[in-house]
Amino acid sequence: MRGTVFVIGLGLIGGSVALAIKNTHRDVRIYGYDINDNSAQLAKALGIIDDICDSVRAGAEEADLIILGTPVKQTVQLIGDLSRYSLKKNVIVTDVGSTKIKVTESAKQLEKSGATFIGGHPMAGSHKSGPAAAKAHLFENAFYLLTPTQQEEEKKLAELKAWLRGTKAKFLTVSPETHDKMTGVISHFPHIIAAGLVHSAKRAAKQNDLVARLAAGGFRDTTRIASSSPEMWRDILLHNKDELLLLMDDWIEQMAEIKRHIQASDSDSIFRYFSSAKTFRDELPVRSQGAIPAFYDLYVDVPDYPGVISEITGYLAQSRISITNIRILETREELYGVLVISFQSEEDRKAAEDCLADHTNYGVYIM
Ligand SMILES: NC(=O)C1=CN([C@@H]2O[C@H](COP(=O)(O)OP(=O)(O)OC[C@H]3O[C@@H](n4cnc5c(N)ncnc54)[C@H](O)[C@@H]3O)[C@@H](O)[C@H]2O)C=CC1
Ligand SMILES: O=C(O)C(=O)Cc1ccc(O)cc1
Repeated sequence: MRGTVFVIGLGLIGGSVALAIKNTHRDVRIYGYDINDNSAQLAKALGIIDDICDSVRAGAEEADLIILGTPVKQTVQLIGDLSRYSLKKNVIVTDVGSTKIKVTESAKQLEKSGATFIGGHPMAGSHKSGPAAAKAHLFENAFYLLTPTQQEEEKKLAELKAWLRGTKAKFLTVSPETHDKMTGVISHFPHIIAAGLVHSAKRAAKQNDLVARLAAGGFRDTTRIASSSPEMWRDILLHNKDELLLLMDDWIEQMAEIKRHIQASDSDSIFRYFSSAKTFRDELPVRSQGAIPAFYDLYVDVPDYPGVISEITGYLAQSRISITNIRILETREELYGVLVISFQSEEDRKAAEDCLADHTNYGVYIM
């Protein structure tokens, strides 16, 4: 591809898309703008962008592709700004936001300027934010939803996919309505429930300080997404309000039903509640990335002596296996501890399992 790319909002997602574009289109210049000057400077220092633009207008009017990497509320405001500038006639404008109805509605303002807006949502990420967390391969094998709203955009859609080829994501085209409905149930709503579970534990912890210590293992993993950015999720919830209210009604009904079964000690119905959830969940694809990324965790039983972590990471480093996270489960405080090591992919986890089996006699297992 030829031309100039302008990324507005140089955080985790905007930065990762910029890196993926740079990897495939080496001659293209990528300019960036971020309201937080430190983030813009860091993005340049990390090679995410070639140069910083002083204003949105300066970058937007020169660009062939504009990527809005901002939180959804700001994305809507920025689209309003873009509609007042003299954009290039053939420019494609896209975003990375987690909601699509309100964003694509606001993008109608861009039509009169001749720009083509195609909404986008790379469905992978993490609870981290900022340019330092950006990675070129963040979206590999993840779904990347695109929401063109007009038939005649076919050529432009192909062009956008060509720009984004380096993400190695799987592109799917859906309507903004379908997008918000699907992501409502599999991504937005789980964030509400995860926060709700944490609130329950917080209340219980006030009564008994053992609760927080016991929550270190499975509970912490189950509620990982409750550590995501509160600002980002507030804005996502407000954008997808109607769908989320429906899902909440459904949830309340479901809770009332299981409550009735427990009250009646109806063991068959309680069994069926878990069993049908298990059947559906066990059939979900495990290898492809969904909206909430799979964990590739390896559990290692290790003796509790100083230096054990560096011993293990040393073996993995020798075998050139990258880890994304490492922590000790704090539920066992005797002679042995459990080290949980997270990897980027199933391949890395398998390689680590083999590597540790070769070098140590520690118990290694996958949950
Ligand atoms: N975090 C995640 O896992 C995922 C997030 N998304 C979506 O991606 C978007 C960005 O999220 P992240 O990259 O995670 O957030 P982030 O906080 O890492 O990055 C957002 C960046 O936008 C900048 N920004 C905010 N307002 C701005 C403005 N008016 N002008 C210029 N820059 C501005 C911030 O300073 C920040 O650097 C959001 O719309 C979110 O819904 C989509 C997929 C996954
Ligand atoms: O951290 C997680 O597990 C996520 O949920 C990542 C995520 C956040 C927002 C999205 O729109 C898509 C994926």
